[in-house]
Amino acid sequence: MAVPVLLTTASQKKCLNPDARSIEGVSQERNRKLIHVAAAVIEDAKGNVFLAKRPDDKHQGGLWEFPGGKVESGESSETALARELDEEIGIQVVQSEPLIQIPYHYPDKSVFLDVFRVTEFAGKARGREGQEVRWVPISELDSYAFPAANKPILNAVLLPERLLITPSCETALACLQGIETALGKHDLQWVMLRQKQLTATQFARWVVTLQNHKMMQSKLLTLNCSVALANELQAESVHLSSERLMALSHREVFTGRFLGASCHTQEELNQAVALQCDYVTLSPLNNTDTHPGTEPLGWEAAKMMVSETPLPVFLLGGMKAVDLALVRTLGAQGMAAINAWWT
Ligand SMILES: Nc1nc2c([nH]c(=O)n2[C@@H]2O[C@H](COP(=O)(O)OP(=O)(O)OP(=O)(O)O)[C@@H](O)[C@H]2O)c(=O)[nH]1
Ligand SMILES: [Mg+2]
Repeated sequence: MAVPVLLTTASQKKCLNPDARSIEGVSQERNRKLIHVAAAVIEDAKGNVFLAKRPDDKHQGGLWEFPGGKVESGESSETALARELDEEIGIQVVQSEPLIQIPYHYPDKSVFLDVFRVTEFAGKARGREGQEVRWVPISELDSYAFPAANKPILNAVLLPERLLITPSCETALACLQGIETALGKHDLQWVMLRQKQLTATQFARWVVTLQNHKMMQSKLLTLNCSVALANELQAESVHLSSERLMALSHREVFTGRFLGASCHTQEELNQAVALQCDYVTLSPLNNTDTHPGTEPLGWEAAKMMVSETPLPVFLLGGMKAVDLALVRTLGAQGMAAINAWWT
């Protein structure tokens, strides 16, 4: 019989685990060994993702999942992934890359989800075990019910890998023109409006200008402001300074979809994990003109911090456009920058 690999929690990341904190027997759950699972976000050329429905009688039954299964003793995650995808949906992996790793304690089971993005495969994906399957456009993923542990996977899939942060601009028009140039030149999908010099009222006016602009209709706009103002502006996404992050009591106060935060230290990352933020930026990676005098984290320390964080991490600080590939090798989900794209 196949023996799944068990991992000790001590050597693994912080768990995203609100339920375990609020029920009895917490320490038991936290000490429980994690079942190592390899799962795949499989994408086709049209930007659809392949989902399967978990049978009702299985753990987390009736919910949608990314196909995969338990890593067996002596197997690497990649080998387990290839085996499970062949067994469950009849495809052979040609190309894959790590996406995100998530430890999670359910009341009855603890899992360590080792998630890969499968970008190339052979065969026609189908449900070989009688399970319901379907290709789903990425934009519709949010309407499917997944196991609770999957939230960071969804965020990692839904968030673009490059985030443009605006520098301080003289006028709303200059800002708009700068964004238009950067988006056109670099094909970016995600913009953070950060204008610390503005009052809340001025910032709100700039936001409305941006929200109404045609070029922003298909882009994700993140507002770097308070949660209260973001809610008032019905923002889809808000980004908190580290100070605001440390002062926030719970995630639910934000009514939009993506809550992100600036992190510079392990303590701030811990708070982002505890609050179940949807993503974080981690900075400064390198020396940067915009924050002179701030000691950079460097690639080694950043790598350690990323590996401890079960949330999508976007590295920031002195990044160049070409650094994206390097960012991936660190296990981060993407990069954020001003200068790399703003000209
Ligand atoms: N495959 C998969 N498992 C997930 C996801 N999210 C999640 O919490 N899990 C949990 O991870 C574990 C994976 O187990 P599995 O049932 O797929 O394992 P398996 O294919 O080896 O099945 P088997 O136990 O019937 O042999 C389950 O406890 C499941 O609830 C997901 O997106 N995909
Ligand atoms: Mg499975």
